[in-house]
Amino acid sequence: MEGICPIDSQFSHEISALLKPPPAHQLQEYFDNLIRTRQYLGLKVKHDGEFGKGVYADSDFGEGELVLKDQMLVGAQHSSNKINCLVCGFCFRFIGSIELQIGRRLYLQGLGVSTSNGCGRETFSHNSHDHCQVDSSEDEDNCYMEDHDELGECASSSSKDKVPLPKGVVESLMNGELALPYPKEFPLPSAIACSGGCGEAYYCSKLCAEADWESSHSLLCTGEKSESICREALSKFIQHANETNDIFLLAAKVICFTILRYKKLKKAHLKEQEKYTSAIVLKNGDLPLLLEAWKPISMGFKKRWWDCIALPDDVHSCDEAAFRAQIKELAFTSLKLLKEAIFCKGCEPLFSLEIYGHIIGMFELNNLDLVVASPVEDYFLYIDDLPYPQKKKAEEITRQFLDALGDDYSVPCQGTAFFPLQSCMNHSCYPNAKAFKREEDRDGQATIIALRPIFKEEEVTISYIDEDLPFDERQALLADYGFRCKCPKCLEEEP
Ligand SMILES: C[S@@+](CC[C@H](N)C(=O)[O-])C[C@H]1O[C@@H](n2cnc3c(N)ncnc32)[C@H](O)[C@@H]1O
Repeated sequence: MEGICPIDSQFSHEISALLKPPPAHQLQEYFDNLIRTRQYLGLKVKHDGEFGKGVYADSDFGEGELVLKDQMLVGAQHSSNKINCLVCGFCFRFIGSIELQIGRRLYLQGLGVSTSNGCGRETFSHNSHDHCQVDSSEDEDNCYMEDHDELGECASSSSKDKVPLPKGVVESLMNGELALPYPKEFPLPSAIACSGGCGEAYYCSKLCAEADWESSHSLLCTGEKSESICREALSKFIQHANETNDIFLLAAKVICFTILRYKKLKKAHLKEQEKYTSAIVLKNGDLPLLLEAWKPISMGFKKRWWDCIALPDDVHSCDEAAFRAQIKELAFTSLKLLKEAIFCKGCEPLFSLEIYGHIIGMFELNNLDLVVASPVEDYFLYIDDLPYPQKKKAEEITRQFLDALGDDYSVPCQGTAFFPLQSCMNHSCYPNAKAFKREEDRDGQATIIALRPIFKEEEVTISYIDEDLPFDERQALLADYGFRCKCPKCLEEEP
């Protein structure tokens, strides 16, 4: 298996430079700047801790107080979840209208598109490591916990018991001809189609559409305005990711993000050169520009995907080497398709298997589940809570849609995302903070809340696992993250 990607040997020097952990002063400067510009008040990143870098309180936080709302560097909705939820392709807010959300979901169900809620693990899933952003549910083991009891008598239908509706009714709901009662209680931003013409990405605003285009979508758009070098190859890459593991789509976003930043830097550099007759020639060719473009990614803790992925329960330890080789092969197939679609000469080292493996490994070790609660669930709960005559009247219209949706009525937006600051938070089995979506958190940002008072200079810790598990089970789960926990709780419980 060694040496399957020629770029790896050709660019070994550049790859080492890209994967070298940034020096402490650069790291400090980067995070100080991030915290300042994004106004992440009361926090700082320090690198002198026992476990590499960590996030520390720079002021006191009270119990239940918001510690951080972190904007993702890259994120993606799970492919299977796209059927259930129409969300902004950049900030992951629900868009359109309640009617469009329900109508579209039923329409796609009617076409026979799979409506798995994304909990099902795909082949070689990366999700085993994603930390959960739990919503108001009490059960932290289950990121997708849905509290059906709240809906009282409405929560009657299981997925199998869905009552299909005539196509005409579904279409009229989807195209706005049929209005549901009380839609004004749940206003959603209009869906703005991607200007590249792919018909796949939609946004909540022009701002989000432009930001996504500039960040990565200009290269990943399959529409006619795409800047991809081969749209056919791009479609094949996307299809392969959808069929195997949609984490490849997120890795592609990282590569596109870096290429687009590199191109911007290169343009600015050439402009500078034109201004001065004595042209500044960069040492090491374009590597300094590529390193600068890659900087936000260089800050993330990384290992190779096929080395750090947890062995699935159904793979015997004697098959471990074969399993890891298979993962590597799968990543290489994906990379070859991506290279055909978006290759950029100045960024050639990014198309090495070593870099691709480390990007996906970074997600494996750091990513947080992306969960945004559904306004469709809120809508049916609202109808269920109406006083008597209004409820009966509303249900004469809404009941058929709830029955047609079955259990899927409450499926939230689900995906995975890498957050620059949250990903610096170390683990503790006695954490003082947790990822927790409050009622008002309706987009894809990571929300970290204090579990108890956190004092200035204290490290902010979260739990990567269910911290209520017995000691041995916790250690086994944390071994998948490559460490043995030495938090105060573990030291006390260690036999
Ligand atoms: C999400 S990163 C956290 C930031 C990381 N410390 C860094 O330097 O980028 C997770 C990694 O940090 C280290 N880590 C986090 N919590 C730890 C703990 N309680 N004990 C030992 N190592 C820990 C492990 O190497 C783990 O794989």
